Amino acid sequence: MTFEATCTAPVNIAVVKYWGKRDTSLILPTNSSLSVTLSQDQLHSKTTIRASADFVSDRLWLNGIEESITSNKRLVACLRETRALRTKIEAEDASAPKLAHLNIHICSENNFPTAAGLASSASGYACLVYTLSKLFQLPLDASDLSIVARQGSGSACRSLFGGFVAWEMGERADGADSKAVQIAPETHWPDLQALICVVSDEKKGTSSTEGMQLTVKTSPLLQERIKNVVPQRMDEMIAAIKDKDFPKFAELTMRDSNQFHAVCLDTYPPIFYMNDISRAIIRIITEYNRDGIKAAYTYDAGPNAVIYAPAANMAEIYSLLSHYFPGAAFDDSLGLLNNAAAPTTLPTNFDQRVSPVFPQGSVKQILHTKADDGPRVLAADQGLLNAEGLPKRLA
Ligand SMILES: Nc1ncnc2c1ncn2[C@@H]1O[C@H](COP(=O)(O)OP(=O)(O)OP(=O)(O)O)[C@@H](O)[C@H]1O
Ligand SMILES: C[C@@](O)(CCOP(=O)(O)OP(=O)(O)O)CC(=O)O
Repeated sequence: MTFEATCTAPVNIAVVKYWGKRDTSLILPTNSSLSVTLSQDQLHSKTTIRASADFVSDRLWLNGIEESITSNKRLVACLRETRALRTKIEAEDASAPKLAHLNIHICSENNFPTAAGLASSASGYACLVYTLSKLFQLPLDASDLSIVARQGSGSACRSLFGGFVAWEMGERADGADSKAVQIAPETHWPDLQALICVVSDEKKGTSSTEGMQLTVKTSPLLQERIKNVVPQRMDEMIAAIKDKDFPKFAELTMRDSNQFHAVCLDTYPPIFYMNDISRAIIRIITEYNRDGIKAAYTYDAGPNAVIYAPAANMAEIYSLLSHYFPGAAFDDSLGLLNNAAAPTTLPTNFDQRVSPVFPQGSVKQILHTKADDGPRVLAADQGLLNAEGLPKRLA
């Protein structure tokens, strides 16, 4: 007996950041957070999971390389939770195929660099849990599944939905109320787009997991953020999204990114995620916004910038970036430039002195994308495993 499912899941980039856990094994956060789900047409994880009586053990291949499952506590937790739910279904319905006890092969690929601060753990664990839910035919909604995905990686819980997604921190010790909810679907604000500036695609120095716990232990500023900043900011951000108020959304996004990096600096010893290029992008966007907010930057646990802006501003922002950071590869799959060259003139009144022009290739790649939908189920012929249950493609 063989059962299989293949799905893709998106990344999400937070505009109110998650940073800090109150329970490190259940992955319960010290504050609520909010993100925008970005299109899987540009960035996604893709996962095939097959259950078969022929398999002698559970196995996992990530980007074509076999990895241990047993040494990955987070993956074990996601498997344990979903198998327990399947076992219950089989106990209650004698006609349900017996899948829960079968070994599984998991094959997953990210179409972008893994562990480089591009939220691969978010799309990766969201995809794992969503694919398991399809394989096991679990009657759970996306919020229920988010509780499982959260145990893989906190930010993964928000990738179970498209559009604008809050992770409600919850209060319970068992985490049953620490889940993602959709604030608005992707269709609510189709005008909101993003440019991802890949400053580095190397594995980062301090992982989010380690970094945030050092912040919890040592940063007094984090306590101020948790108690007096985020609760009100969540309300304001939800209102700005509902009203499609870009200047408000943008200001809150930039303030929250700034504060997240301030708590990293307040960590002892300090953690630096941004570099000179990241800071130059902040100065360029700040100057661009001098007479009214037209774009918002945000940075996660790495130097890469994500710039949110209305569609109409994107060509101008792209031309600014390509002026200061020449040589960045650009994938124009959304047709921003319609294959024409980027405009070479800078916006009128733009004070060019805000930043030097950086050497070729300082920004490696610029990706143009937009808010979009949640996980997708793919057809059987899109699977990543061959007839023997091994990856069709190895690294
Ligand atoms: N497709 C996937 N399937 C399963 N697990 C994955 C997948 N992609 C990534 N992961 C897990 O996530 C880890 C990378 O997470 P990490 O938090 O270090 O980087 P990141 O997600 O790129 O950065 P950040 O979360 O700070 O934006 C990988 O080592 C792997 O364990
Ligand atoms: C800066 C962030 O991207 C931190 C993401 O942290 P992770 O979700 O990667 O951490 P773990 O729960 O330990 O896996 C902000 C955010 O996405 O909200």
